Amino acid sequence: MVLAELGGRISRAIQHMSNATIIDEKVLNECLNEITRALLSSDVQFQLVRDMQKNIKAIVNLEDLAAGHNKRRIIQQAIFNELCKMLDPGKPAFTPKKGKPSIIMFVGLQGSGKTTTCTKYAYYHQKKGWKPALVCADTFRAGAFDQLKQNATKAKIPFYGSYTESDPVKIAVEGVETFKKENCDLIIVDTSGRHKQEAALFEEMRQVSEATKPDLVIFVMDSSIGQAAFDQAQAFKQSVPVGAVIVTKMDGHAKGGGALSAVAATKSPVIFIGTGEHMDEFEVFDVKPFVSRLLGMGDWTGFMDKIHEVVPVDQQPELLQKLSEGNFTLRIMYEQFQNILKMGPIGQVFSMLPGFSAELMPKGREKESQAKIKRYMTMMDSMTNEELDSTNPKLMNESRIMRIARGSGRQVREVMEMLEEYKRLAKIWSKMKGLKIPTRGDMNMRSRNMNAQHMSKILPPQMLKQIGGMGGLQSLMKQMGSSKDMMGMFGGGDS
Ligand SMILES: Nc1nc2c(ncn2[C@@H]2O[C@H](COP(=O)(O)OP(=O)(O)OP(=O)(O)O)[C@@H](O)[C@H]2O)c(=O)[nH]1
Repeated sequence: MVLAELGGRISRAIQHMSNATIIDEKVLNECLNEITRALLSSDVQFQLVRDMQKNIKAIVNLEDLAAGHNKRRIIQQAIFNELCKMLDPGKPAFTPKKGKPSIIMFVGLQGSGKTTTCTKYAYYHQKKGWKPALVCADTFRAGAFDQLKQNATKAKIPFYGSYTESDPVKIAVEGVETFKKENCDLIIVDTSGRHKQEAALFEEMRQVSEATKPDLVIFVMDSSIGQAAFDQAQAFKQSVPVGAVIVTKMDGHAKGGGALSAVAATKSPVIFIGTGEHMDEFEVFDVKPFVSRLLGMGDWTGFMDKIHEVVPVDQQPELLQKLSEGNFTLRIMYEQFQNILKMGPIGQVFSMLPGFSAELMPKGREKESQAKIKRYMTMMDSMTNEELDSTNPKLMNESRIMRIARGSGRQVREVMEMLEEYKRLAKIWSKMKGLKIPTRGDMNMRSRNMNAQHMSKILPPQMLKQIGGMGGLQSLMKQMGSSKDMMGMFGGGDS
């Protein structure tokens, strides 16, 4: 994901600045200019970037920096806050309530991924116990109804549409009425795609909206539209009351900065992002963890949620225990590979950890990555229990490597490559040693209000020391306002 590049550039700019012996206005400006360039080349709207730069300069107190303490943290925090501000319009989107019918209308440009996203949105809620239904009010694109029907059938979601009726308003109203009678609690209306210039289609969208009175209008935007995002999002907002944004194709080569512009243009939050063509490649969008990840600070909260979601329940405590001991063995890697192959999205899990990025499973190259994982697993099948459970890197000597290669019918070079991958992952996990893995209970506690005492129990000792012990932690938490941010901020532990 190109957003990761943006994050990398920002982190490097901050790192570069904090390496300077004296931080004066010139050094700070250089850092901010580099960040500005990074944001602009990621397609964030110029005005937004300029405002951000101005705000950071107003917030960051050069005298604090000159004192030399926590330079990196002060700047990183200011940038973190500004990026969050850009992505947070200040009011949450309408949240539908289970059991009570809500009408959600989807709008967006042609090919933005609207129809796919409607199904993903329905499927996501269905898995959580909702009763969603899909209405195809796109009579403009031939084949739109078939596409929706196909997606809906695959996901076992009821749908409504017509091959013969050409009035989208009529279909939308009939569909909504039908599903209300069937006690569906999430009635999703897919509308025709359009280009900005198409006044007639905009008018149609307005009429569908007036007739169905949606509780929420979601604007679906392709993340690759770049600088055009602001104007397009604004054009939609002027025609219908857009209340939320979903950004699609975040897995591709898009620069992604357009998402920030869309939020600014519609004054509505991004609620989900699409990360692939498949039904479950769809993630809830949460501003702070997202920005945390963007700045390479890791997203511990998201990581834990994902672990709970994708690792089988009976394996969770054991896995978490082993990870917190810093003992990342080949067997753990093997078990995680099994989970990847079974459930797919653990690549997302790893991408939430600092250092992991998407190296193991680059998006868009899943097939290749899956084949690689299967290859690694075949080689591991030729290993002994001692080898799989060992934490001694010296154990894997030449003769063992040759035996594994022979046994699995692979080349020595490939076994070495697999062991390198293992070493890379083990090295990252060794940094996490001592981290008290938060349990579900802790997570709930966190969302209420975790205090410094709880926090200090979760952090690895050396990280706590870096912050300045309990005193440092308390003042840091006060500065940051909320403990939820802390979880995201400390994921990285590299400050
Ligand atoms: N890689 C990737 N592809 C996506 C994503 N979302 C949608 N697509 C693909 O984008 C293409 C267009 O998606 P559609 O859902 O047909 O787009 P649409 O906006 O409904 O199109 P119209 O009905 O013409 O307006 C399809 O090939 C989808 O599979 C995503 O998050 N990632």
